[in-house]
Amino acid sequence: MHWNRVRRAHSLWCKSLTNKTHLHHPYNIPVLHFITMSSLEEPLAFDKLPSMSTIDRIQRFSSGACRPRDDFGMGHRWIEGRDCSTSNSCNDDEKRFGKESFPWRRHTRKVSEGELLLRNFSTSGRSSTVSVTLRESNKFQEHKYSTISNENGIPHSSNKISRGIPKFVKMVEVGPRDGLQNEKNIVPTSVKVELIQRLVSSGLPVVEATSFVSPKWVPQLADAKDVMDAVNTIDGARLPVLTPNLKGFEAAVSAGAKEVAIFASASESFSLSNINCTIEESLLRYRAVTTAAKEHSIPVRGYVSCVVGCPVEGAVPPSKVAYVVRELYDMGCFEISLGDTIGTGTPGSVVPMLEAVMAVVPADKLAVHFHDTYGQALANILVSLQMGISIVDSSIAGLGGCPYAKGASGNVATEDVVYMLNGLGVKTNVDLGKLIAAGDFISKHLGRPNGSKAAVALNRRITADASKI
Ligand SMILES: CC(C)(COP(=O)([O-])OP(=O)([O-])OC[C@H]1O[C@@H](n2cnc3c(N)ncnc32)[C@H](O)[C@@H]1OP(=O)([O-])[O-])[C@@H](O)C(=O)NCCC(=O)NCCSC(=O)C[C@@](C)(O)CC(=O)[O-]
Repeated sequence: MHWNRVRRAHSLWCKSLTNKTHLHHPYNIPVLHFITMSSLEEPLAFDKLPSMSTIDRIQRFSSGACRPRDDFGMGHRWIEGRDCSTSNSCNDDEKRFGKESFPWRRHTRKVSEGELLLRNFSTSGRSSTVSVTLRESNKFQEHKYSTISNENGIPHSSNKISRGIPKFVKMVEVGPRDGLQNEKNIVPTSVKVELIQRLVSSGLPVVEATSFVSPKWVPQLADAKDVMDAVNTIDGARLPVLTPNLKGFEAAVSAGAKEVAIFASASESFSLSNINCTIEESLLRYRAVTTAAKEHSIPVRGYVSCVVGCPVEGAVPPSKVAYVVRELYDMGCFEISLGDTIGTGTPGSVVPMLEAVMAVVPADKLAVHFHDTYGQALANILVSLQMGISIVDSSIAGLGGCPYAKGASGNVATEDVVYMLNGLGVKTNVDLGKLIAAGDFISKHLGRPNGSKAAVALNRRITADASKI
């Protein structure tokens, strides 16, 4: 029985390797740039990147304003029962949802190759020698960039590098879920709740609170209902939760969740490891969830994992990512987050992936979700912003990883992203000081240094100043 499961995972993996040569996704939209990597250890050379003018072209092409969504024949997204954009402007929805069957099948969770692959590499060091105050983070960029003020009075860089970068970025905090799901020791519910409260009060507009997944697979989040009971009254932010199937969705709604997220993968092997089913089986499950969510007027966010690399299969073709993203979009996800689950992506692999995805779904419906295993997350975020992405997932203090991608480190630290965006004059409405306090709170509880370089550097300076008093 066990051997059969292993054989099935292996044959799916082989099939997906064969499929890697496809340059067109099922909607016959050509992938503009398809760059292969010989292995995950060989990042692409910078000369393989499309020129800035290509990026500019993509951005113009993909901005919601430039290209009506109906051009894609994808119908309308919805949120709270209405058509929705990421900025939450909504119209009536006419999307139809299909009826589904549930051909559940059991599969092996095969992560050993991934463990092997990642064990060979050490993650980037977390120490920092940079020392500037919060005020200095803005002053510093004034020296480096010629800046202009946007309509909100925020300095906004106007040079070549920052051309096209959005003036406002929506930060989606995933630490309480993506971060804490991977902790060895189970964090008490009261600490999770205080962390969520602190994150919301720092101004983050979205804080992913927990997951309604099987407690056998992810015991760290077995207290999902208790967390929701405690945070349901918090105002000022949306608090989505992960739901892997209808059972999870129903439990989430009963616990008071007002927004959910579904999570598919662009890699067959990772889908099997993570949610115990193939990609197509997962899409069936998720159609059932989005149908039920529509009935409850619950907005659904979509995730796609392994958008550039898989711990088992290696490089993932952009066309495969575009296919899954479009499936999630078509079933009604108001926003789709592109996850570099193991953090192997570089701008060299992220750009062609985004090109392929932005050819099928408008840029303003996409978020990026970078793990920082190879220290590439900020570079990948910057290039994504340059291509017109304006929603960034991150994790307080760089918490996290994925239980089914052993060795992958946490998401990019929220503090580091906000620090970079402040430096670029991009508005987030997030208070960096409060964010750092939240990161210190959870790091202290976990008994380890804050994983944000910006937080460590800023804390060091504050401590040094205090010692002079
Ligand atoms: C998907 C399943 C449930 C399938 O798990 P399964 O074992 O195939 O499910 P099943 O339908 O055969 O059910 C097995 C048992 O689980 C129960 N069950 C079934 N569903 C639920 C549920 N929702 N909540 C609670 N219990 C549930 C079900 O009732 C049954 O209980 P039993 O009869 O044995 O007592 C399982 O594999 C699972 O929970 N996986 C979760 C994996 C996970 O959370 N991974 C981390 C999140 S993804 C991620 O981090 C990536 C992301 C999003 O951050 C982006 C990125 O970085 O790329």
